Order: sequence, then structure tokens, then C-alpha cells
Amino acid sequence: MSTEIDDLIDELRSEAAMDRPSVETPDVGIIMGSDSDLDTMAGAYEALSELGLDEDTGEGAESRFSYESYVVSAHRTPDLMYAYAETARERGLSVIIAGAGGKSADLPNMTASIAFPVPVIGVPVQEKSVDSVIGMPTGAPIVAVDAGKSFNAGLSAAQILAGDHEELADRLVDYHEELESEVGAVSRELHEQGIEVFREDP
Ligand SMILES: Nc1c(C(=O)O)ncn1[C@@H]1O[C@H](COP(=O)(O)O)[C@@H](O)[C@H]1O
Repeated sequence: MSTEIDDLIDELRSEAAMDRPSVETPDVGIIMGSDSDLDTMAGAYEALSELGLDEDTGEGAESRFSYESYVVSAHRTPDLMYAYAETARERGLSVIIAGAGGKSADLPNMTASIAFPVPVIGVPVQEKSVDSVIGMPTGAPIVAVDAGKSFNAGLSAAQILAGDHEELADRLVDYHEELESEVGAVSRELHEQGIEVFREDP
């Protein structure tokens, strides 16, 4: 195993042993099979940022709730995947968002099996990855979004956290109201301008 992977695994294991209070640890883990997935996975980070979560890059985060990000691959770095999933709960993660592409997108489902009972939200990076992400046997659950819908994965992660944190539930309600009023404004414009004018200058 490479030194880089060894070091990452050691860090994860020592963080797990620290037994830090939950205010000091990231709440959401965002992992992806390759950094080439970043454009697709950016939605998860956008949704979480919009809800006020900061990224914890190892130095702690200013906000009460935070997320972290790693590249982890079931196929290329199986030991790192194992260590990440196995230590997730002890490291304080409440939910993991895992994205992977290709026809053999195993990172989300393998992570879900190992990290259980920490819930995993799978993001198939491409349409062809959907079946391998969601196809889990009974007793080995994964939650998943449609191909590329990482923004929804971020919202779902926040929904899971909101069960224990009223503050986050309120932020989700505000987000939803904003979304509704945006659609309402578009609806009024379409109605009042008519289809032809609206299409020329939406
Ligand atoms: N599906 C997986 C896994 C895995 O499931 O373990 N590891 C990498 N990959 C995927 O391979 C694609 C190509 O990766 P590269 O661009 O690095 O060649 C990516 O979409 C990644 O998620």
C-alpha cells in the first residue's frame, strides 16, 4: 500500500479514537470515486453550503454543522474505503454522500454495507451507474438519488440531520419556501407575458 493511503488511513483511525464531541466533527462525509467526479458532485456541496454548512478541511469549521470531502475508491483504494466506512460513526459522521461513475459504481454500495448503520446516499455519476448504485440485496440498504442529482443528495443529507436539529429543519423550510416563491414568480411571468414573449426573454 502507498504511503499516502497509509497516512490517510492512520489519520482516520486516530480521529476515530479521539472521541471528540459532535460539535467538533464533520456531520456529512462527501466521498467520490475520482476527482473527475467533482463537477457532478459539486451539487452536494452547493446544497450543503446553501444551508449554512461549511467544509471542514481538517482544521475544524466555523459553522456548527459541517461536511468533509475525500476521493475514495472501492476498486482503486479498497483499504481506504474500508477504513473510511468503518470509522464513519466513531468519527462523528451522521450521513455519507457517496458518488461514483461507470458501469461498476461500487463505492456507494460497499460504503453503505460497511458504514451501516450510518446512512449512505448514493449518487450515480452517470446514467449507466444507476443499477450498480441502487442494486442492493434485502437487509443491506442504500438511499440513492437519480444520476447526477447530487444537489438532492445534499438536501437529503440535511434532512437526515434535521431529525435531531430543529435549526436545520427551519433552514430546510426556508429553502423550500424560497424555491416555491421562485417558481411562483416564473409562473406569474409566463402567465402575464404569454408563451411567445416569455420564450423570447425568459
Ligand atoms: N466507480 C468508481 C469507483 C468505485 O466504485 O470504487 N472508483 C472509481 N470509479 C469511477 O471511475 C470513473 C472514472 O474515473 P477516472 O476519471 O479517475 O478514470 C469515475 O466516475 C469514478 O467514480
